[in-house]
Amino acid sequence: MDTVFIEALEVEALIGIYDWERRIRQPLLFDIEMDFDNRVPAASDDIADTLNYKAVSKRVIAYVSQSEFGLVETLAERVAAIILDEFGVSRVRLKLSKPGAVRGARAVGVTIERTAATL
Ligand SMILES: Nc1nc2c(c(=O)[nH]1)N=C([C@H](O)[C@@H](O)CO)CN2
Repeated sequence: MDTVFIEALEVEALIGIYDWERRIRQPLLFDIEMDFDNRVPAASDDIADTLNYKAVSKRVIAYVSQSEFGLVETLAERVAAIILDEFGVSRVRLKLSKPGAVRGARAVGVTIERTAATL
């Protein structure tokens, strides 16, 4: 299956379980890979036939910037659900990195893979 991807999308959010984290905003990085058949837009050369990575990026930025979760797991799950539900994606792989959260580590975080429910 082809994919459309978004690499290292940086968004600031209120996130974390500690008191000090509830008073600041921290940078988060999203790597997102979405299954999509790219042969259709390749044949038409029409943006309307694409899974538009700019539209997905703008939606993720809007959602994440106003979110206030404690865990990166919760935020990753909600963002994956938005991509599946609102953009008609059948499968999404998402890595959410929290840079600088742990001394000595470049980043920590989670990766998840979710598929759309089939009727
Ligand atoms: N699996 C997780 N572990 C931790 C999380 C998390 O969201 N998921 N969060 C924290 C703290 O908020 C940390 O990022 C602050 O340094 C600790 N462990």
